[in-house]
Amino acid sequence: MPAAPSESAAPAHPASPATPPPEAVLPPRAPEAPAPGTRLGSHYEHCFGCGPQHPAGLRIDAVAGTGLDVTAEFTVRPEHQGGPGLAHGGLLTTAMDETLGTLNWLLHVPAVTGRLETDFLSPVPVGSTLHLRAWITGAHGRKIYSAAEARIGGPAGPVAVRARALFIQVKLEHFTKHGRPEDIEKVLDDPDLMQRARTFEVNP
Ligand SMILES: CCCCCCCCCCCCCCCC(=O)SCCNC(=O)CCNC(=O)[C@H](O)C(C)(C)COP(=O)(O)OP(=O)(O)OC[C@H]1O[C@@H](n2cnc3c(N)ncnc32)[C@H](O)[C@@H]1OP(=O)(O)O
Repeated sequence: MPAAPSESAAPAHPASPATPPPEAVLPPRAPEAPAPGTRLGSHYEHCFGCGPQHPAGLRIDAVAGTGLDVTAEFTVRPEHQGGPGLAHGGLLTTAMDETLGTLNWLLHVPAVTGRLETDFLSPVPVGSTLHLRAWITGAHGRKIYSAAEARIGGPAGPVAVRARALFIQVKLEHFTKHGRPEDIEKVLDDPDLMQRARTFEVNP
């Protein structure tokens, strides 16, 4: 039986699963992608990240960029505190996740977060407006690699939070199969929401 590899044989800094491997390529912007400058709105009104109906939600409303990128703004409110007067780190990760998730619109496929890595570079006080940007870094098969940053004080301000993500392309059945039935039924009964969901139905 071959010997198990020793600890020292492992690379010192193994590549992150959220970093595109050499075989990944930049996918094309889908022909159906919203035009640059378009507000992408909410994919679901009760979503914590983007839903206008969520009382404590982040209400992120990203704007499509000219390439495989989006921008958004998010102002930290008192209900988002972790330490006194400071944004909760998990909450900031959610803001990154939501912004990264809107990249789905540019590829015109539904995809969910498989892995999300966040670096917190500086504390974010309540009342701060974060200027978020997310972009696709590659794709391979169903795997979509992306990155994001949140700058404080303006779009050219210092980076407060950085993230890298691996999203996995799924079928719409991912949501209908796994979601709580009463919530799914409400979505299926709502023509506006269904129209929004159908925009994704081309792939995979
Ligand atoms: C009618 C209703 C309308 C609804 C309209 C909705 C519209 C659109 C809403 C969008 C909403 C966005 C909101 C914000 C983004 C979230 O927050 S999404 C919520 C958080 N994420 C989740 O809940 C995902 C939970 N995980 C899963 O469901 C499953 O693990 C996944 C991710 C679908 C993958 O499962 P799978 O399809 O069985 O695929 P699997 O073969 O395991 O993995 C595929 C590949 O990815 C790799 N992979 C998977 N996970 C990982 C990982 N964690 N690390 C490394 N590699 C991984 C695998 O190794 C595999 O690689 P290859 O073998 O192809 O090289």
